[in-house]
Formats: sequence, C-alpha cells, structure tokens
Amino acid sequence: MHTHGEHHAQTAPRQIILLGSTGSIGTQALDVIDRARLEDGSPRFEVLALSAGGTNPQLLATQAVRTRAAAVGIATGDGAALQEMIDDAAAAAGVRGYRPEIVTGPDAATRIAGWSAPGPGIVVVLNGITGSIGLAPTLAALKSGALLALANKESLIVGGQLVKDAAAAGQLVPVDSEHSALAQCLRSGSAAEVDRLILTASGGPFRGKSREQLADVTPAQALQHPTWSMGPMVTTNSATLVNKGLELIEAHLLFDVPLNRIDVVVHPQSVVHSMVQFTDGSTLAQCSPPDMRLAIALGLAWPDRVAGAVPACDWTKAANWTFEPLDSQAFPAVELAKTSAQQGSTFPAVYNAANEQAVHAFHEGRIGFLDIVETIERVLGEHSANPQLTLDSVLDAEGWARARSTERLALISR
Ligand SMILES: NC(=O)C1=CN([C@@H]2O[C@H](COP(=O)(O)OP(=O)(O)OC[C@H]3O[C@@H](n4cnc5c(N)ncnc54)[C@H](OP(=O)(O)O)[C@@H]3O)[C@@H](O)[C@H]2O)C=CC1
Ligand SMILES: CC(=O)[C@@H](O)[C@H](O)COP(=O)(O)O
Ligand SMILES: [Mn+2]
Repeated sequence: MHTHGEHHAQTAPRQIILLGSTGSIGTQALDVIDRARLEDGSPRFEVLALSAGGTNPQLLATQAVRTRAAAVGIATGDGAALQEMIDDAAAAAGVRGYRPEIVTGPDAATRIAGWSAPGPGIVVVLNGITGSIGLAPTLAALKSGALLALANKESLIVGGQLVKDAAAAGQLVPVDSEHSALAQCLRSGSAAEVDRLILTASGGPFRGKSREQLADVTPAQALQHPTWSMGPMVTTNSATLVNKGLELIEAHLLFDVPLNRIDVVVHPQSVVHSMVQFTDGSTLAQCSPPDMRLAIALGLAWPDRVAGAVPACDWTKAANWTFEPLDSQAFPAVELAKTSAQQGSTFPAVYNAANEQAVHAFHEGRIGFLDIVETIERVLGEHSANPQLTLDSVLDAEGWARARSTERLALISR
C-alpha cells in the first residue's frame, strides 16, 4: 500500500492500466509512456493492461504487442478475432511468445480497471473512456487502491458524491486540462486562502456567433475545434459549451469550492488552462501550449512532473492572450449545468445523459445544433430526482434520461 500524493524518488516503473487506449487521450498517453525515462534511463512507466471499446481492434492489437500488456479488454467484438490480430501483429513485429489475457464484453473495462499487478509498486489507472459508461471502471479503479488519473470527467460528474466517497485522499488526480491546472495552482497553501476558481474556455469554433447564426451550423463545423485535437464527443461539447458546464461541476466536486465561487472566462488561445484567485487579490495561472500530454504525464507520475512532457511556451516570441466574458445567451449550457449541480442528486447525471443522446442525434443529422442544449433543458425540467444518490439511482436516472431524450429527439427529428 502506498500513500497517494507524497513525493518519493521513483526507482521502479509505475504500472499503467490504460482505459480507452485507442482514443485521443489513450494514444497521447502511449506517447508519454514511450518517452518517459527514470534517471538511469530505464522506462518510467510500463503498461500493465489496455482496454478499448471495439471500433478499432487492429489498433488495439498493435498497441498490445508494442506494450506487451498482460491483459487486453474489448467491450464489443470477438475475443478470438482480437487474439488473431494480436498474433498477426506480433508476427509482423518479430515478437514471439506474447499471449495476453483477453477480456471481452460490456464489463471488460471494469475488469481491466481492477487488474492486479504481478508485484508490488504503484499502479495508475488512466481512464480515457468517453462518456458516463466510464463510471463503473472509475469505481473499480478506486476500489483496487490504484491511483486514478481521470480524463473521463463524465464518471465523476454523474457519480458525484459516490465517486468522491470511493476515493481515498489524493487517490483521484484530474487529467482534464483545466482541473490539472487548478490542481497545480492549489498545490501549496490552504483551502481558506482560495477565493475563486477561474475556468478558462476556448469558446469553441462558434465563439462570437448569435443564436440565429448557431441554428444552421453543421456537425462538420462543430468538429473544427480552434485549439485542441480531441475525440468527437468532447469536441462537440466544446462547441456547445456543455464541456464547460461539465467542467464547472467537475471543479466543484474535485476541489470542494462552492459553485458560486467558480467562474468561466473565455480565453481563445487555450494557453492559460485555468486560474486560482486567492483572498489577498493574487491570481495564479497555469500556462502551457495546448497539448494534453502535459496533463496526462502529470496524472501518470503524480505528484511528480515528467521532464520534457511537452514543449513549453516560447517567451522570446511576442504573444497576445485575451480574455472575454462568456455569452450565456448564445451558450446557455454552463448556466444549465450550474442549476443541475445546485439541484444535485441525479440531476447532473441527467444533464450528461441527455447531452450524450442529443450529440449522437446531431451527428446523425437528425437534429440541429441548438436542439442539443434545448433537449438537455427539457429533459432536466421533467426529471424527478431520487433524493438518495446510489449507484442504482444514478443508473436509473440515466436510463430514464436516455429514454426520454430519445422520445423527444424522435419528435423533433428532421
Ligand atoms: N481528447 C482530449 O484531449 C481530452 C479528453 N478529455 C476527456 O477524456 C475522455 C476521452 O476523450 P477522448 O480521448 O477525446 O475520446 P475518444 O473518442 O478519442 O476515445 C474514447 C476511447 O474510449 C474507448 N471506449 C468507448 N467505449 C468504451 C467502452 N465501453 N469500454 C472501453 N473503452 C471504451 C474508445 O474505444 P474505441 O476506439 O474502440 O471506440 C476510445 O479508445 C472524455 O471523457 C473526454 O471528455 C478531457 C480533456 C481533453
Ligand atoms: C483539453 C481539454 O481539457 C478540453 O476539455 C478542453 O477544455 C476543450 O476546450 P474548451 O471546452 O475550452 O473549448
Ligand atoms: Mn477540459
């Protein structure tokens, strides 16, 4: 058993369990893992297990051979077919005798999240799954005692206090760039010194547009993020500002700061990743070019930094950073998220589930861009929360919200 959050000179590689290895976070994590070295030049991280959904089994097989992961999970698809792909990838790479354990089925990521390392040492689970399907793996990782590097914000938001209660002090490390920034700014000093948290938002591809102009934007335009290259769900959420709404709730849960002391400011350059304002009028900001490998590396090595994780800002070059208020008329998603968090209980789970359903419908061309947040608002308005927050009540609320959203989306479908 190790104590989370204490600095110790790292002498042995950390064992990494990577959930969502084929995605944007997952592939960037593998790049960090490949490059990071201990002082003696040996690998700083080793991959213990990988898991993915199943849309790209070939990539998963290649990753398995490259990392020699002991276990490989896949949610959909055939284990035998994956084994064959791994055998072929191993043969192509000249690797002999590599036979990982293969875990298949809807609970594969949950089983992989709790995978035991063969020896002592620190295990880190990086949850890079998209969507609230990541909740059970998050809970399994926390139960196993591993450090949880959390990119999958949805699991914390929908699980709320359940996830917080499952986490030991310092066991949950945020990987979301804003929350990694806040965690870095909060590393010293007491909670009493903190006045406000300031979350930065790029504003997305539609910054500056009116509601009228937003009515006709297309899915392809919504996927053109101005500063980050990410998976389609979080990119769309950035366009609607739902991502910032989710991140407001995430910050409130992670740092125990009341919702009315967390602000959102639009910063189109995405270099200041977030800020903490202290009671004496001082503000600390964390700055780096928009590259998730910084937050991923810090999450994997927490509380230590990984030298050379990303190139730093070039302070010899002229640069302009700008800040502007969020247009809440055009983008009501943040206010809606705040209200859902104030209502508490299962409301944030409903906010997220309705959004996930609506985003899929938008990308299928069935609804317009503005219908996404309008659907969340409608479904939240019809929700009667169960005052008891349990895993069952969260899953029930999500099931209800998905069904209710599906009905509404069918009614408004083009
Ligand atoms: N990308 C980024 O830069 C950032 C992402 N985040 C957050 O990180 C998370 C991941 O985002 P991102 O990497 O962009 O998403 P992607 O869509 O790029 O990747 C999602 C990954 O999850 C996997 N997956 C989907 N369903 C399952 C399942 N049931 N079991 C196991 N794996 C599954 C996918 O597998 P398959 O390939 O088979 O579909 C894929 O590997 C999200 O919560 C996002 O909000 C936060 C900050 C920045
Ligand atoms: C990189 C990251 O953390 C994303 O969640 C990012 O925040 C998206 O950018 P915006 O939501 O600010 O557009
Ligand atoms: Mn973010």
